[in-house]
Amino acid sequence: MNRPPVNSLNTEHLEQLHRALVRLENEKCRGMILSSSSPTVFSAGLDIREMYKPELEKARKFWRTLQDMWLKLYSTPYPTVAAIHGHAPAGGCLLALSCEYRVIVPNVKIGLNETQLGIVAPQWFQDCMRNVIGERQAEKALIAGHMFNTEQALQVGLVDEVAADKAACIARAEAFLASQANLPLLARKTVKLGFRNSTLSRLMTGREADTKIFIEYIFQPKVQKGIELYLQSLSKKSG
Ligand SMILES: CC/C=C\C/C=C\CCC/C=C/CC(=O)SCCNC(=O)CCNC(=O)[C@H](O)C(C)(C)COP(=O)(O)OP(=O)(O)OC[C@H]1O[C@@H](n2cnc3c(N)ncnc32)[C@H](O)[C@@H]1OP(=O)(O)O
Repeated sequence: MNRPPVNSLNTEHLEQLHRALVRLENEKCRGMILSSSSPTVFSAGLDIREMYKPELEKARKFWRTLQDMWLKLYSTPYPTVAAIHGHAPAGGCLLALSCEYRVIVPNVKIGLNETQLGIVAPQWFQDCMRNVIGERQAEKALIAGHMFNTEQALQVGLVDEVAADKAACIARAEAFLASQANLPLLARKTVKLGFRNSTLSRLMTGREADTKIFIEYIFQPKVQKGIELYLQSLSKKSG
């Protein structure tokens, strides 16, 4: 990902990610490392400006593009690793959770923090967390909007490994891909999809309902007010 300053996910960036995933699949890619050009941020999650006073059709397109990108990422036939050498809140955490393996560096915060922002992580975000860390830990983390530090993320199983820095992180991600290289492709892909199918189907069969929930939620005046205040707090911080 290379969308400075924080790889926030707007419609255009989501479309680029989606196109890249389609291309990799068409080219029979043998593995992907999802990484960031930023030295300190993996991805800041959804671009909050896409949810602030949007036009209805633009908001619908934004959400459908996010769904498209995620459905592709979660179901890739090739192995995927997230090299998390920077913070990964909310949608950034979703990207990492959607890969098959996660390597993280020290001093990083990662989690589905939506509750803390007064918004709600959609069901499929929650499913991804549950599938990685289990029901009990996911429920606790989601209710609190907990951001895990590196050590906590490793302990709870949100990530698989800690590496010292970006170079080591990429090297460990490559080692994971190498460990998968000799597995029969069809068997590997079939098992992966078997594990992920119910999560994928839940969104695929409820896409329109999920979009409706998003639209009805963000168009509420009190949610708009919350987003406005949050945007102000973010820009004051950097100002
Ligand atoms: C019943 C209802 C059910 C369902 C409801 C349905 C849907 C609701 C939608 C729910 C889904 C939400 C998923 C999300 O992903 S929401 C986004 C959450 N993301 C965050 O909270 C991250 C916020 N950012 C940060 O914490 C920090 O920026 C970060 C740690 C990533 C990096 O810190 P750093 O100090 O390096 O940078 P900053 O100075 O903070 O930021 C630099 C500039 O970037 C802007 N910025 C940061 N994050 C975002 C963002 N997510 N979107 C847009 N812009 C962002 C920030 O404002 C700075 O901008 P300038 O002031 O420099 O212009």
